[in-house]
Amino acid sequence: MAQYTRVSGSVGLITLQSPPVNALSAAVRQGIVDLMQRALSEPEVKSVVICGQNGIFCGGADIKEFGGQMSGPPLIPMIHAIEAASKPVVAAIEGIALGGGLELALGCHYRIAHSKAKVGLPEVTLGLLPGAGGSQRLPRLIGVPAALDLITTGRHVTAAEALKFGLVDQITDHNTVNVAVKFAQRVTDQPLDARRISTYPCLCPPDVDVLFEEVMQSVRRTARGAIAPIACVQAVRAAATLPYNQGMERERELLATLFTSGQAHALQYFFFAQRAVGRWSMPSGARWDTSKPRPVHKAAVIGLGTMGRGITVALAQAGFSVVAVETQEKQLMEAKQAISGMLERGAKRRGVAPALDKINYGRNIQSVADVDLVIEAVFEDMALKKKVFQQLSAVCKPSTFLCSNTSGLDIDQLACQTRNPELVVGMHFFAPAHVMKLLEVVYGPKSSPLAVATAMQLGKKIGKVSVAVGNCRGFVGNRMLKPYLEQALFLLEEGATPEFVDQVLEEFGFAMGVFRMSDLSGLDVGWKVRMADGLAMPDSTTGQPTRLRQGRRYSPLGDLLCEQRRFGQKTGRGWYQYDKPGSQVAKPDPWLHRFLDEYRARHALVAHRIDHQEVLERCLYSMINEGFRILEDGIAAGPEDIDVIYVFGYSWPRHRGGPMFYAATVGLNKVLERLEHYYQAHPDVPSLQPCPLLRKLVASGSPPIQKWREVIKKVRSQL
Ligand SMILES: CC/C=C\CC(=O)SCCNC(=O)CCNC(=O)[C@H](O)C(C)(C)COP(=O)(O)OP(=O)(O)OC[C@H]1O[C@@H](n2cnc3c(N)ncnc32)[C@H](O)[C@@H]1OP(=O)(O)O
Repeated sequence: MAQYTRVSGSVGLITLQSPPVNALSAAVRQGIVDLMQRALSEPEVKSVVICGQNGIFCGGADIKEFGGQMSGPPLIPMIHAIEAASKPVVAAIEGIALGGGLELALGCHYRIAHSKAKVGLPEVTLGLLPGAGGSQRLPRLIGVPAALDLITTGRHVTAAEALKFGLVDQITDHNTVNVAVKFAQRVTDQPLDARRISTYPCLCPPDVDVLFEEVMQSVRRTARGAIAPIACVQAVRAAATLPYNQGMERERELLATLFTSGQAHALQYFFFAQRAVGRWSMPSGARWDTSKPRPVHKAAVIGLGTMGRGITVALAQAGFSVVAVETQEKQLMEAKQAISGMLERGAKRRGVAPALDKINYGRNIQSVADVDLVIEAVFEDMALKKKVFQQLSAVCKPSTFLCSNTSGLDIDQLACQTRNPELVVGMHFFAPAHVMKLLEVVYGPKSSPLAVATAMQLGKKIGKVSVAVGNCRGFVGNRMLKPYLEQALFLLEEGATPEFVDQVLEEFGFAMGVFRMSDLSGLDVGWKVRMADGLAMPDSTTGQPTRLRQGRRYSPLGDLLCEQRRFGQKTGRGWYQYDKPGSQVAKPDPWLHRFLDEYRARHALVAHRIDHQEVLERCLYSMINEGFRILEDGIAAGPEDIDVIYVFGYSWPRHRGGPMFYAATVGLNKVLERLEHYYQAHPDVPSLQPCPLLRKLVASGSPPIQKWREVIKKVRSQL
């Protein structure tokens, strides 16, 4: 919908009205077409201003319409008609002009933006390209290199940056619509030919072929298999090398391919999944919209190792007062220096003052007495964490929320150490904690909706995508990682190499294969956990490493590497070799290949040829199977929660939507059939046994992922 008013006698004001972001739905497009005709036909009207209601210009095409039959006037002719208008049309940009919204503004003859507005062409993040003329007009307006940057990254730019690019004509701190109306009155008699961007030549640097070659190579490297960034480069190249009409034809062809692609569906699903996780619920029925958070003004972080430092930085940067506690003097000094460095570097990047004065350091836990919320980030050891929680419970105000940055320990056991277990939740950050977007907010059986709501809100305030999950070993992310890692080790035992397994996973789109990732995280971390669990030790009768634990297949390969002090990058040796400790360049290690050969010989294992399909199916389907168990157990409320966790926390390729969306794309019956096949071949690997929920979904005709929650509800109600 759109509204028409006449202002100052001679300006026709068209206001887009489609909350929450004035997306270009069929009704809005129809409104613009009708009201432009009206403005052009009224003789008193000399110029037109287009704006959006509630301080938002336009969030682009209505993404919800993409899945269905498109109706209403198409965008391209609508924008052409605006550009061809005989009266000046001015876009008054407040809030945002994104995607089709910016393309609409590019069709206008002038653009006035509020100083706080942001603009961009984020279509690439939805698996598309700016297909309403944006890929052809933007390079003509701001030049090829800047247009390539904006279109291939989809980044939002500030009004100030947009002005520098020449993307907007003026910025203002005042009422943008009023300024645009006055501007429109001033330009009433100006000729319009020079304002129609589609008529501009596309100014290219002299070495345009080299530029496109370099950009294409860099985009291919970072795209990890995504096709939209590549199509974006091709579309801009068309703008640089073809007349406008032919460029538009190329834009149309490229968009048609993207529009129906599985990647676009995955990315659009993921757009809504990110928003769905904010609407959290707990098995008790408590929900995001009925649970009010309590404001947090002052927070504390206990333990200033790698995680504690990152969490402190994230809190301080978001404006929280932080009490940062580290009991060891030497570590406190090191942490202070490291945190100050991180804050200074971050502030320099963002052009702001570093938030150094937000932090008070101390060695004494008593100094957290008056804070509203504590995040404990001491070493991952239950006995130590229990002690810290007992101390916190004695020291803090009774209303203080006590949170643990554990990556998988039982929240309930920690809650039991405190006076107010209902105020205890897990806040599982991912390293580096000031950079990684994901936060798992873990509720135990005693956690109150108030505590969950407060942790979720805190997560949002520090810029995290927060997902509420139930309490179990490893929560969602690390619980699903376990079968994935386990399969990777079994594949080595059966004949694969770390290089091959990693290559397959990286070709699938992971930023790093499982072995390179393990080398980066440090192999000793999991080893300590396995030792505490009584797994990483020789068989008590033979003294030999065992391949069977509690009746299940177990691979001691990782333990054997750790016994050799091969802890990964930090020791210069792990699944790969590195030039020196701390180096990041992984090289295949002949020692490891010999070690694997000897290991197989010792255990009478016959290496067989393992292909791409087997690596992918065994690693991914076992992980997905665990995802179904997590849904069945009610640890995650829906598949979106799992998918968001995997994309933001575990580098799952976003253009594949997340593991549960991927399973739906492959076909649930195929996933089930392959799991059955592998389980038959490996009956001592329970993680390959298909989960009953997966069977139920297949028996229900494999409904679309948006309908899984209904089946899950039924399955849970039968338990
Ligand atoms: C033919 C090709 C031509 C054009 C292609 C396009 O234009 S594609 C669309 C390009 N636009 C975008 O990618 C913008 C997407 N939206 C956003 O980035 C953010 O939503 C935005 C606008 C920056 C606002 O962020 P904020 O954090 O303030 O709110 P939130 O993200 O929670 O969104 C609020 C609700 O609005 C819904 N929504 C946002 N954008 C769109 C959209 N373009 N179409 C439909 N719906 C949109 C969003 O889903 C939220 O609703 P909810 O019910 O809460 O899920």
